[in-house]
Amino acid sequence: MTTAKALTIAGSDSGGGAGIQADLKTFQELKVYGMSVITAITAQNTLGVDGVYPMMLEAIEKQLECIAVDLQPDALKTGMLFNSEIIELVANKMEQYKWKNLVVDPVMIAKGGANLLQQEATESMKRKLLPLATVLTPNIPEAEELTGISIRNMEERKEAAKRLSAMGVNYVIIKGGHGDEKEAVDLLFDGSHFSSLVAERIPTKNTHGTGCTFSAAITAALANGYSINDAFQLGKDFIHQAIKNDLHIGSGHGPTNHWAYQESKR
Ligand SMILES: Nc1ncnc2c1ncn2[C@@H]1O[C@H](COP(=O)(O)OP(=O)(O)O)[C@@H](O)[C@H]1O
Ligand SMILES: Cc1ncc(COP(=O)(O)OP(=O)(O)O)c(N)n1
Repeated sequence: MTTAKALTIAGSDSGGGAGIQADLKTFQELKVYGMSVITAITAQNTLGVDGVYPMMLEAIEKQLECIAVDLQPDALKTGMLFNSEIIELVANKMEQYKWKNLVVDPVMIAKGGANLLQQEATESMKRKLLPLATVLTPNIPEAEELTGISIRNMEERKEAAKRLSAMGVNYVIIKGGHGDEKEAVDLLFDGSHFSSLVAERIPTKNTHGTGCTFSAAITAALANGYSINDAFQLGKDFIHQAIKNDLHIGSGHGPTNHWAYQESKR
């Protein structure tokens, strides 16, 4: 039996609900061997982000090299990349190593308002990273920032997806957590067709790390050889269970429950 391997290139969340920690928990739950390249340390809990400490480029490069010489990932994702130097380094290494199945979660601003990507870095993300992405998973504010469109309805969401696709992404998933519909609607565009997954919107404040967890589940599914449609469905089912069965940890926006999806199967 071969074991699928997935890599996350992202920031560390000391509170354990988002970033590298959410990604590795998700990979583990989906029976994928998880590896990490840490781009930044955040001092963070359910109340918010208290400090951001980007890693030296040399340290990021060394982590990437160590993975490349020994541990070829079957799929990988990016999360918090913080600045344009880190984005460019990661994109150059991706090209050098010819890694496939890249999921880009264009993390920009944490729920509490902290900047996880410097404003000037949006251009590098568009120019260097998006053309390498198999799947891009922006939330609505991120899709607005990347396209310059203001998204108030489904038509504008579709227009944003088309523009992101034109930047060289194979599959765009605009997540609906920030939408104003009664349901949480996630929209997939494959370059010619739209499809969407709809789930009950769960009334909870415990949604810290939803985007990281959703994109990590998609990455794990791709590492396991799933089609995009099946990976999208797994991501949606995984995050839905994780939000629905929240853990009530911390006194602010608590994390999701990464073991709920597997428990729902028993
Ligand atoms: N309250 C909720 N109920 C159900 N699903 C949700 C809820 N909030 C977010 N989701 C889902 O979680 C995933 C992440 O969405 P979103 O919150 O938009 O991302 P981000 O954390 O990047 O802002 C999507 O699949 C979205 O539909
Ligand atoms: C280290 C780190 N990375 C990413 C995020 C943002 O995660 P996300 O899933 O978008 O969750 P919220 O910020 O919306 O809770 C983060 N907070 N920290």
